[in-house]
Amino acid sequence: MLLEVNHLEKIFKTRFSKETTAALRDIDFSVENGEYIAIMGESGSGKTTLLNILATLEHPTNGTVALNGNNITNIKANDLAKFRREHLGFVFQDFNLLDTLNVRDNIYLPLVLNRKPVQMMKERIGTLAPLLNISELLNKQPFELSGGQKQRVAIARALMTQPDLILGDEPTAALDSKNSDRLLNLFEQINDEGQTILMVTHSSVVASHAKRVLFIKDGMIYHQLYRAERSTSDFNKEINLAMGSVLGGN
Ligand SMILES: Nc1ncnc2c1ncn2[C@@H]1O[C@H](COP(=O)(O)OP(=O)(O)OP(=O)(O)O)[C@@H](O)[C@H]1O
Repeated sequence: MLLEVNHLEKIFKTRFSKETTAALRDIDFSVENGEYIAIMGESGSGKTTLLNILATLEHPTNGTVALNGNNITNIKANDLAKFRREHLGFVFQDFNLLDTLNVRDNIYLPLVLNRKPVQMMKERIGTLAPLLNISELLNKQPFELSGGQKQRVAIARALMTQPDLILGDEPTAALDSKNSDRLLNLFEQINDEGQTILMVTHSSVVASHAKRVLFIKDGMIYHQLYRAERSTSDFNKEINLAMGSVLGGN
């Protein structure tokens, strides 16, 4: 099993008041290698909190997250950046490209930080740039790119290290519908090539591209659906039905 999440709980406390918020109550699920999972839920349901814990950006109050059998919730602070660089890829809505580096160097960055040989970087970018249709952009600066181009560069960077898991936080939120479709097709393509992906979204259209959807409400997983052989539009309808019955408040 690639990822095992057990009894995850996250209680936020404000320092100066006794008020607490249970963002996650008891989350259990596991992810096999090669899966493509969307986590759906309404605003405030705990999606970002869950993703941040999986990304080791936040500590759970209770529970464990194991990646390849190793508990990642107790990695020492000094080792976290290295762990993330070696095992995780991030595709978040703000692209986090460094404006002082050109596109090529932005993409090389994780491998440079991991002290990988230049030859390896060249080979990897040689595979990824055509796949992501960014070969013509490598010498440009990030500010010269459109939103969709920036997002594709960010994906190339996330894929450079061949991470165990790609984590996405509303990866299409900043894109128009054409670029959003392209990104979703690309995710399906890299998943077909074996890349495991987990993303959070509030959009049923986005979720309908995944192979499995987990529904979260009030910090708990309520329901899940497998896409199986369904088209994205049929799966979208089913997700909406499930949201109506499972997530609907009436
Ligand atoms: N740092 C924090 N301190 C206190 N409460 C927090 C903190 N972060 C999140 N929360 C609370 O935890 C709950 C879950 O928030 P979270 O951001 O995980 O939801 P979400 O499903 O990602 O929402 P959205 O779709 O609006 O981004 C909310 O009630 C939120 O107010």
